[in-house]
Amino acid sequence: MQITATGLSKRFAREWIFRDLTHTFQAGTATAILGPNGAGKSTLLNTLSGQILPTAGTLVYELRGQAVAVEDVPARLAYAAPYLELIEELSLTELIRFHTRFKPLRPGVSAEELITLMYLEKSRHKLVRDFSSGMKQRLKLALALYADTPLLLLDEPTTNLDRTGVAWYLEHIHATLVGRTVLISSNVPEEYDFCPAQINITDFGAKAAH
Ligand SMILES: Nc1ncnc2c1ncn2[C@@H]1O[C@H](COP(=O)(O)OP(=O)(O)OP(=O)(O)O)[C@@H](O)[C@H]1O
Repeated sequence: MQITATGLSKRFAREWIFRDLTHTFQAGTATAILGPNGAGKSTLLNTLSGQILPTAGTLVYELRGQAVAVEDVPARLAYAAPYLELIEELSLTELIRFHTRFKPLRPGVSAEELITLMYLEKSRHKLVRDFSSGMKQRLKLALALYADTPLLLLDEPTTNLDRTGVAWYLEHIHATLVGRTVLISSNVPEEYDFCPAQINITDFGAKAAH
Protein backbone atom coordinates (compact mmCIF):
# COMPACT_ATOMS: atom_id res chain seq x y z
CA MET A 1 0.00 0.00 0.00
CA GLN A 2 1.34 3.42 -0.92
CA ILE A 3 0.69 6.29 1.51
CA THR A 4 1.10 9.84 0.30
CA ALA A 5 1.22 12.51 2.99
CA THR A 6 0.99 16.11 1.84
CA GLY A 7 1.47 19.01 4.23
CA LEU A 8 0.63 16.67 7.11
CA SER A 9 0.54 18.47 10.44
CA LYS A 10 -0.55 17.51 13.94
CA ARG A 11 -1.08 19.72 16.94
CA PHE A 12 -2.23 18.76 20.44
CA ALA A 13 -3.63 21.85 22.17
CA ARG A 14 -0.92 24.47 21.46
CA GLU A 15 1.87 22.00 20.78
CA TRP A 16 2.77 21.22 17.18
CA ILE A 17 4.06 17.64 17.00
CA PHE A 18 5.00 17.76 13.30
CA ARG A 19 4.33 20.31 10.62
CA ASP A 20 4.11 20.25 6.85
CA LEU A 21 5.27 16.68 6.41
CA THR A 22 5.21 15.77 2.74
CA HIS A 23 6.41 12.27 1.95
CA THR A 24 5.43 9.24 -0.09
CA PHE A 25 5.72 5.95 1.77
CA GLN A 26 6.31 3.63 -1.17
CA ALA A 27 4.39 0.39 -1.52
CA GLY A 28 6.55 -2.58 -0.64
CA THR A 29 9.19 -0.48 1.13
CA ALA A 30 10.20 -0.41 4.78
CA THR A 31 10.61 3.08 6.24
CA ALA A 32 12.10 3.91 9.63
CA ILE A 33 10.51 6.84 11.47
CA LEU A 34 13.21 8.26 13.69
CA GLY A 35 13.42 10.87 16.42
CA PRO A 36 14.14 11.16 20.14
CA ASN A 37 11.62 10.35 22.90
CA GLY A 38 8.59 12.59 22.67
CA ALA A 39 9.40 13.79 19.15
CA GLY A 40 6.09 12.49 17.79
CA LYS A 41 6.90 9.13 16.15
CA SER A 42 3.90 7.31 17.66
CA THR A 43 1.65 10.26 16.85
CA LEU A 44 2.80 10.10 13.24
CA LEU A 45 2.21 6.33 13.03
CA ASN A 46 -1.29 6.79 14.47
CA THR A 47 -1.97 9.60 12.01
CA LEU A 48 -0.68 7.62 9.02
CA SER A 49 -2.82 4.66 10.01
CA GLY A 50 -5.92 6.85 10.15
CA GLN A 51 -6.44 6.34 13.90
CA ILE A 52 -6.08 10.03 14.70
CA LEU A 53 -6.99 12.96 12.50
CA PRO A 54 -4.31 15.33 11.24
CA THR A 55 -4.74 18.99 12.16
CA ALA A 56 -3.88 19.90 8.55
CA GLY A 57 -2.79 18.20 5.36
CA THR A 58 -3.97 15.15 3.48
CA LEU A 59 -3.32 11.43 3.31
CA VAL A 60 -3.96 9.33 0.22
CA TYR A 61 -3.83 5.54 0.32
CA GLU A 62 -3.45 3.35 -2.76
CA LEU A 63 -3.33 -0.41 -3.04
CA ARG A 64 -2.28 -1.86 -6.41
CA GLY A 65 -3.30 1.37 -8.14
CA GLN A 66 -6.73 1.57 -6.45
CA ALA A 67 -7.59 4.30 -3.95
CA VAL A 68 -8.35 3.04 -0.43
CA ALA A 69 -10.66 5.11 1.79
CA VAL A 70 -9.25 5.95 5.21
CA GLU A 71 -12.03 3.97 6.91
CA ASP A 72 -10.88 0.86 5.02
CA VAL A 73 -7.27 1.19 6.18
CA PRO A 74 -7.67 -0.61 9.56
CA ALA A 75 -8.69 -3.84 7.81
CA ARG A 76 -5.47 -3.72 5.78
CA LEU A 77 -3.24 -2.88 8.66
CA ALA A 78 -1.36 -4.87 11.29
CA TYR A 79 0.03 -2.86 14.19
CA ALA A 80 2.24 -3.77 17.13
CA ALA A 81 3.02 -1.12 19.73
CA PRO A 82 3.68 -0.92 23.48
CA TYR A 83 0.37 0.95 23.97
CA LEU A 84 -1.73 -1.68 22.15
CA GLU A 85 -2.80 -4.28 24.69
CA LEU A 86 -3.36 -8.00 24.39
CA ILE A 87 -6.49 -9.57 25.90
CA GLU A 88 -4.80 -11.04 28.92
CA GLU A 89 -7.74 -13.06 30.26
CA LEU A 90 -7.37 -15.46 27.33
CA SER A 91 -4.95 -18.34 26.97
CA LEU A 92 -2.46 -18.17 24.12
CA THR A 93 -4.52 -20.54 21.97
CA GLU A 94 -7.75 -18.65 22.70
CA LEU A 95 -6.15 -15.30 21.97
CA ILE A 96 -4.77 -16.40 18.62
CA ARG A 97 -8.13 -17.92 17.68
CA PHE A 98 -9.94 -14.67 18.63
CA HIS A 99 -7.44 -12.28 17.08
CA THR A 100 -7.20 -14.10 13.76
CA ARG A 101 -10.98 -13.93 13.28
CA PHE A 102 -10.41 -10.24 12.61
CA LYS A 103 -6.81 -10.34 11.36
CA PRO A 104 -6.29 -13.61 9.53
CA LEU A 105 -2.78 -14.99 9.28
CA ARG A 106 -1.00 -15.03 5.94
CA PRO A 107 -1.82 -18.08 3.80
CA GLY A 108 0.09 -21.15 4.85
CA VAL A 109 0.55 -20.11 8.50
CA SER A 110 -1.76 -21.82 10.97
CA ALA A 111 -2.31 -20.90 14.62
CA GLU A 112 -0.25 -23.97 15.56
CA GLU A 113 2.61 -22.86 13.35
CA LEU A 114 2.49 -19.38 14.86
CA ILE A 115 2.87 -20.92 18.33
CA THR A 116 5.80 -23.00 17.11
CA LEU A 117 7.60 -20.10 15.47
CA MET A 118 7.24 -18.08 18.67
CA TYR A 119 8.75 -21.03 20.62
CA LEU A 120 5.71 -20.90 22.91
CA GLU A 121 4.52 -24.51 22.54
CA LYS A 122 4.74 -25.11 26.29
CA SER A 123 2.62 -22.02 26.98
CA ARG A 124 -0.27 -22.72 24.64
CA HIS A 125 -2.76 -23.07 27.54
CA LYS A 126 -1.21 -20.40 29.75
CA LEU A 127 -3.15 -17.18 30.29
CA VAL A 128 -1.52 -14.27 28.48
CA ARG A 129 -1.54 -12.27 31.74
CA ASP A 130 0.94 -14.81 33.14
CA PHE A 131 3.37 -14.33 30.23
CA SER A 132 6.63 -12.48 30.82
CA SER A 133 6.95 -9.06 29.19
CA GLY A 134 9.26 -10.54 26.53
CA MET A 135 6.78 -13.35 25.75
CA LYS A 136 3.98 -10.78 25.38
CA GLN A 137 6.11 -8.71 23.03
CA ARG A 138 6.97 -11.74 20.92
CA LEU A 139 3.24 -12.54 20.72
CA LYS A 140 2.30 -8.98 19.71
CA LEU A 141 4.99 -9.00 17.04
CA ALA A 142 4.09 -12.43 15.68
CA LEU A 143 0.38 -11.51 15.36
CA ALA A 144 1.35 -8.38 13.39
CA LEU A 145 4.21 -9.82 11.34
CA TYR A 146 2.25 -12.87 10.22
CA ALA A 147 -1.07 -11.03 9.64
CA ASP A 148 -2.19 -11.09 6.04
CA THR A 149 -2.10 -7.30 5.56
CA PRO A 150 -0.31 -5.09 3.04
CA LEU A 151 0.52 -2.50 5.72
CA LEU A 152 2.60 -3.27 8.81
CA LEU A 153 3.26 -0.70 11.55
CA LEU A 154 5.73 -1.42 14.32
CA ASP A 155 6.31 0.99 17.17
CA GLU A 156 9.50 0.24 19.14
CA PRO A 157 9.45 -3.43 18.13
CA THR A 158 12.24 -4.67 20.40
CA THR A 159 10.71 -3.27 23.60
CA ASN A 160 11.18 -5.87 26.37
CA LEU A 161 13.12 -8.27 24.14
CA ASP A 162 16.42 -9.80 25.25
CA ARG A 163 19.27 -10.59 22.80
CA THR A 164 17.59 -13.80 21.66
CA GLY A 165 14.30 -11.94 21.24
CA VAL A 166 15.94 -9.24 19.13
CA ALA A 167 17.50 -11.91 16.89
CA TRP A 168 14.05 -13.55 16.65
CA TYR A 169 12.49 -10.21 15.63
CA LEU A 170 15.14 -9.65 12.93
CA GLU A 171 14.66 -13.15 11.53
CA HIS A 172 10.88 -12.78 11.34
CA ILE A 173 10.69 -9.19 10.08
CA HIS A 174 12.91 -10.27 7.21
CA ALA A 175 10.68 -13.29 6.57
CA THR A 176 7.51 -11.17 6.40
CA LEU A 177 8.36 -7.74 4.97
CA VAL A 178 8.63 -8.58 1.29
CA GLY A 179 5.84 -6.91 -0.69
CA ARG A 180 4.50 -4.99 2.31
CA THR A 181 4.64 -1.35 3.27
CA VAL A 182 6.38 -1.38 6.64
CA LEU A 183 6.73 1.61 8.97
CA ILE A 184 8.95 1.22 12.02
CA SER A 185 9.07 3.89 14.70
CA SER A 186 12.29 3.62 16.62
CA ASN A 187 15.40 5.11 18.08
CA VAL A 188 17.26 1.81 18.34
CA PRO A 189 19.34 1.28 15.16
CA GLU A 190 19.25 -2.52 15.20
CA GLU A 191 15.42 -2.39 14.99
CA TYR A 192 15.41 -0.48 11.74
CA ASP A 193 18.85 -0.37 10.10
CA PHE A 194 17.73 -2.74 7.33
CA CYS A 195 15.07 -0.20 6.21
CA PRO A 196 15.93 1.32 2.81
CA ALA A 197 14.06 4.54 3.66
CA GLN A 198 14.23 6.70 6.77
CA ILE A 199 12.58 9.92 7.86
CA ASN A 200 13.47 11.96 10.90
CA ILE A 201 10.44 13.55 12.47
CA THR A 202 12.46 16.48 13.79
CA ASP A 203 12.95 17.54 10.15
CA PHE A 204 9.26 18.39 9.97
CA GLY A 205 8.89 21.48 12.03
CA ALA A 206 8.25 19.82 15.39
CA LYS A 207 11.46 21.06 17.01
CA ALA A 208 10.99 24.57 15.72
CA ALA A 209 7.48 24.63 17.13
CA HIS A 210 8.38 23.47 20.68
N1 LIG B 1 -3.52 12.41 22.97
C1 LIG B 1 -2.57 13.32 23.23
N2 LIG B 1 -2.90 14.51 23.76
C2 LIG B 1 -1.97 15.46 24.02
N3 LIG B 1 -0.64 15.30 23.79
C3 LIG B 1 -0.27 14.14 23.26
C4 LIG B 1 -1.18 13.08 22.96
N4 LIG B 1 -0.50 12.04 22.43
C5 LIG B 1 0.80 12.42 22.42
N5 LIG B 1 0.94 13.67 22.90
C6 LIG B 1 2.19 14.44 23.00
O1 LIG B 1 2.81 14.44 21.72
C7 LIG B 1 4.22 14.42 21.88
C8 LIG B 1 4.79 13.28 21.02
O2 LIG B 1 4.45 12.03 21.63
P1 LIG B 1 4.73 10.64 20.90
O3 LIG B 1 4.29 9.56 21.82
O4 LIG B 1 4.14 10.68 19.54
O5 LIG B 1 6.33 10.67 20.78
P2 LIG B 1 7.34 9.51 20.42
O6 LIG B 1 8.37 10.10 19.50
O7 LIG B 1 6.62 8.31 19.93
O8 LIG B 1 8.01 9.24 21.83
P3 LIG B 1 8.72 7.93 22.47
O9 LIG B 1 9.99 7.69 21.68
O10 LIG B 1 8.99 8.37 23.88
O11 LIG B 1 7.73 6.79 22.38
C9 LIG B 1 4.51 14.30 23.38
O12 LIG B 1 4.79 15.60 23.86
C10 LIG B 1 3.20 13.79 23.92
O13 LIG B 1 2.99 14.22 25.25
